[in-house]
Amino acid sequence: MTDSPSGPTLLFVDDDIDIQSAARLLLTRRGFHVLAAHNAPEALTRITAQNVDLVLLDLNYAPGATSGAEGLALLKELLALRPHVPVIVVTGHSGVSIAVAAIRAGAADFVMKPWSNERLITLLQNTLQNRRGAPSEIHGEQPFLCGSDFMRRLLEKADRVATTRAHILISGPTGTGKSLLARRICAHATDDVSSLSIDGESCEALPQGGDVWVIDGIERLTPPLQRALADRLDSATAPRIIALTGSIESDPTKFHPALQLHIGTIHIALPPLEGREEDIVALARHFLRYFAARHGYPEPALDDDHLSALAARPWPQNVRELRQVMERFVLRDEVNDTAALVPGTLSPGTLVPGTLAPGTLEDAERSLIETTLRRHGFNVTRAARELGLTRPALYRRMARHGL
Ligand SMILES: Nc1ncnc2c1ncn2[C@@H]1O[C@H](COP(=O)(O)OP(=O)(O)OP(=O)(O)O)[C@@H](O)[C@H]1O
Repeated sequence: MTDSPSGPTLLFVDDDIDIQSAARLLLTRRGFHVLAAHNAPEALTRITAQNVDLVLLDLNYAPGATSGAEGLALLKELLALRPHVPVIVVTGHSGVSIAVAAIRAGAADFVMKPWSNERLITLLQNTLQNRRGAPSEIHGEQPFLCGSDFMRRLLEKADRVATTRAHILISGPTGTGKSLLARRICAHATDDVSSLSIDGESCEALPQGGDVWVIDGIERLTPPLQRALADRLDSATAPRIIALTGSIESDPTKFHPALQLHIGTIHIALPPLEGREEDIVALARHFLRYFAARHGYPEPALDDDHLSALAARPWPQNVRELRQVMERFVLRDEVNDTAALVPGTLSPGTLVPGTLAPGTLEDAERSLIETTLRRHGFNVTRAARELGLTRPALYRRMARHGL
């Protein structure tokens, strides 16, 4: 799948296997380390699992597609996830208007198919030299993935409102992706705005600055702070609020009525993972590829038995739990054992001997947090990012586990 890691790493996204092979041959000879993706989900997994310096992006992946719509949508996702990684789009001769749309959307440049090898190499080298800002980080933002029409519609709604100034309330049980969706909304907002993360539980006073406030656990703000926030939202200098809550449906009384009126205008309710078979399959495949690439392990095959086991079991911790199960599935020795995917065998320590302390899910969480913190030299921001948590959420868990 990968060539010897010599020069810069280039991710080439194209569904055409022959073009992939020809490009790999050319680019490897010229010192690039080439990663291949054949469609949008693969590209999103690759760019989040590995360090990528530059993306070469064909714009059509479905058989017969020529509109470039798939590629333009993927371009936006890639730029939201990794704003510092330049993307060069590849178009056919007829695709000048698509190339212009891609440049408008943030592509660094474009190249026409069939390309001249020398011109392509020069373009890649120049683009790498001129790239903006910091290079990509391996543990940067994750894509928000879905496999069902229901979740796709929900994501479309989120993307539509992302570009407005509307306050948004995101609710859902633990691990369903509330924080991830909030970060995606911030990344897709058009303006270059500053955002502040606020932990509802530990917040003692409302901050002064910040264009967007992401409030995790808004129901845990004290009643006086909720009232003060409602008043602030009536003022001319009101920030935009993206509020996350685990419990609005179960206990609406926790919200001050004035605050409810402000932040409840756009409500996105993330459902529990259990029973969402199409989402489970899409997420499982993504996490499998992601962890295989990240740990340098072969990607185990997911057969029908595995998929039925995943679809049938409960997911009390939702996507966070599926992510952990798939990481263990990648790391285990006997990759074909379906038992790894059923809840009875999730007891920590059994799947990856020696890496996790035996005991409850709590023990596993503590161990995971500790290992991640160590790996990042106790840098909480980076550890939180890797674990898919906000910093306040990680601090809360660290306190709970006495770390
Ligand atoms: N749709 C998704 N696609 C990809 N990854 C996801 C998705 N939803 C959740 N995840 C992953 O699952 C984990 C938990 O997500 P997140 O922290 O956003 O959940 P949450 O609802 O905010 O949880 P909590 O309420 O416990 O803070 C993270 O690793 C996140 O990247």
